[in-house]
Amino acid sequence: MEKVESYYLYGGWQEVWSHSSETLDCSMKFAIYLPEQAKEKKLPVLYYLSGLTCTEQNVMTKSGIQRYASEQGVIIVMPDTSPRGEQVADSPDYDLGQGAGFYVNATQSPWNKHYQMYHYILNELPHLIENNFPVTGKKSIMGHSMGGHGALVLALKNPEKYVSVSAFSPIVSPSSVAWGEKAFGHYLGENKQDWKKYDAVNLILEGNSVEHILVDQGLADNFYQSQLKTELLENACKQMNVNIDVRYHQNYDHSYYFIASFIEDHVRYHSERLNASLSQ
Ligand SMILES: N[C@@H](CCC(=O)N[C@@H](CSC=O)C(=O)NCC(=O)O)C(=O)O
Repeated sequence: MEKVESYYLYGGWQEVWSHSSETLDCSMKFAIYLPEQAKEKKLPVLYYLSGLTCTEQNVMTKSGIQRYASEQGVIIVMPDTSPRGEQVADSPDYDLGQGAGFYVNATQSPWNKHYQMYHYILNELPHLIENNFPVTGKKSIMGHSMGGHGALVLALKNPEKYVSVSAFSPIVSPSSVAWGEKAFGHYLGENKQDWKKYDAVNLILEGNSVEHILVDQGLADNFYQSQLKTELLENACKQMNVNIDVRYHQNYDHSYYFIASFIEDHVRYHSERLNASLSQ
């Protein structure tokens, strides 16, 4: 591992690290914010999964998350959104290939050689974090858009691994919207049965559950009706008695201005649950 960026803010360190990923078979970067409290003791971790076109830089530079991580004493880990490099399959489209890993394990050539983001986020990255930083082992997960989809799927499939889950503007049912149909078709093949294990709405309807879900959705979001379809998640949760709070916000769009406006609530939401779980 090599530290490639380092900044001091709110009494803690914002760092970017580069490492060789066995799962993705390429060099990867992740950002990590270590609040002041991490100098004294081990802290819980909140993973933030970003959306289409993002790297680890978007949330790190645009959301203001560090201020609230510092207040709450939570370490934030911000991974990249896909494998990277000249040797890694890519597409000129913004919604396929590098920057658009969709947090699945690809089964189809040429994508399956590197695009194993589900395993990377679930296994390899947490091991790396736990072996190199002062963390407790308790972790939660959140994300935005494609990253909201990733966070919901990872938590619903592994409720024992994540204390809590939340999302901004998530793609709740990638199997039934254009972004997901395109990506899943390439990464997972044409058999739609194989898509279902990466579809949050489907997972809930099949009986997967978590204690609670928090979602924020802007009503001026250009992707809301076509790609996000938040109500499908609300309806599935209602049908299956899964606790969810979906907060709709007038005038807010899909951008990091929206995320910056409500990121404090999400950090607090996770911090309360992570700290309660530490005393159990
Ligand atoms: N015009 C955008 C299209 C892509 C986009 O909106 N990306 C979002 C996530 S969308 C779902 O996963 C994003 O987070 N963009 C990065 C940012 O810093 O705003 C574009 O080309 O970026």
